[in-house]
Amino acid sequence: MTHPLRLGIAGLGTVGTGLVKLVQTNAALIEARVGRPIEISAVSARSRSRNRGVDISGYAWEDDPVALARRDDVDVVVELMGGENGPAKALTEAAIAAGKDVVSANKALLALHGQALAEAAEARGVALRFEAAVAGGIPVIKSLMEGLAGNRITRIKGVMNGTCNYILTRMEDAGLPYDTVFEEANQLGYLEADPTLDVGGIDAAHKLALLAAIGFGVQPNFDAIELGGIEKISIEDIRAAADMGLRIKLLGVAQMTGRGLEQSMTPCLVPADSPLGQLKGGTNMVVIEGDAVEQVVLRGPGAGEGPTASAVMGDVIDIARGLRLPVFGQPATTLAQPIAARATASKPFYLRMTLMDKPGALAKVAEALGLAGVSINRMRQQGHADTRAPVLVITHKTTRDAIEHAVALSLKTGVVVGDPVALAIEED
Ligand SMILES: NC(=O)C1=CN([C@@H]2O[C@H](COP(=O)(O)OP(=O)(O)OC[C@H]3O[C@@H](n4cnc5c(N)ncnc54)[C@H](O)[C@@H]3O)[C@@H](O)[C@H]2O)C=CC1
Ligand SMILES: N[C@@H](CC=O)C(=O)O
Ligand code: NA
Repeated sequence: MTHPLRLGIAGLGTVGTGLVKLVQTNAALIEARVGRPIEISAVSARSRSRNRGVDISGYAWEDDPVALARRDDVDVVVELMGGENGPAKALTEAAIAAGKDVVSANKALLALHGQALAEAAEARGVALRFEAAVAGGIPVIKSLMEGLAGNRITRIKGVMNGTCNYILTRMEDAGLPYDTVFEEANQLGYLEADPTLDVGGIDAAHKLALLAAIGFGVQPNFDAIELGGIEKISIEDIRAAADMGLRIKLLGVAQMTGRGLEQSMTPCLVPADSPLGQLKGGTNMVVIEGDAVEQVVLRGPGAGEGPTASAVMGDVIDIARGLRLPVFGQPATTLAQPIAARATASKPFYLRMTLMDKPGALAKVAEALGLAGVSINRMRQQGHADTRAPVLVITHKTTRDAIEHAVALSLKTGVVVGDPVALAIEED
């Protein structure tokens, strides 16, 4: 019999349990496709006795996940613990040093330490694969690294955090408050162990950094990404957007401009009838544009047990088949340093401010916008019952710098109450 590929799995939570189930359920068909069995030798997690709904009694147990890297009966270390440092990093480094291939779902680790890990893996001649880390079950990394490898990539954009998309669409559809919807997302297994990674846009920005590295041949650089979360988005914003035929999405954009690679992950307004506007629930969508292919739209589940395990398994199968690719699609030592270029593209903006309801307040804000060079397209003061007046402004095309200057000047007028919300409107 052909020798099996033996996995050591660290982390038996949502994704780890999904992987065990997939290995057990689809063993025969995977062996038929790959030409050799894929087996689990050893596992590690915080609790050995927790009921996970899968039988792990046939696998060796390690209390210390890093010990998986030292086991002779492990060919591929699968890191499904999460965390940008700690045992996830120690295990990945130990596995590479021990000459073992690594499959990871850990976008935080890869976005922050991916360059060093890639250089180490390539120097040691081992694989470091991470399809599950970006847009869960969507084979987006495989598409970029293989199917689209002949293109000069011009833009990558998309919705890459299922939790945020779930929260935003469910708030709109059910008219439910943020907290209720947040808890639903938790029950569905979408949330990171630290949910601020999700709602703060950080998780999605980790993913964008990885896609940008592959698409644009740069070192992954999370710090170069202009970042914004959905925490300040209220049901009023969602309703106001809907009134204008728009929807709010946490949207990532990476594009090459004359000033270099610009990357942003911020809540934006998109046309409600566009593919991105139509995206519901925990689903992700990545739009890739290249000079030859023009545009490819990938849509699918970005999180959850089965979809994420599917992506992990795809990487494991590539390793079993002997496919060897540079970690980010070209040798890590040849990746360029990305410049932290602030997005300069001109776009219309949506601005919501709450003003003190007194004579001249609206005029003061209009003047502040004018002083910042921001031209108003539409302005509407909403009906209100108390001394605060919500005001919505749609601007003509302008830059984020100008909008931030306008907001700062507005705050100085003394008539603005609370935090204004400024969202770019992405028209194409
Ligand atoms: N849940 C999802 O849908 C997705 C998760 N991911 C990523 O996959 C990885 C795993 O995520 P989940 O399965 O959701 O996490 P989880 O929290 O459900 O499970 C984590 C597992 O790792 C173990 N673990 C954590 N820290 C440990 C430590 N210090 N020592 C030993 N064991 C430890 C836990 O006991 C648990 O079994 C993370 O990197 C996450 O970002 C990626 C895509 C989707
Ligand atoms: N928390 C993440 C899980 C997958 O990466 C998300 O909501 O998308
Ligand atoms: Na993926």
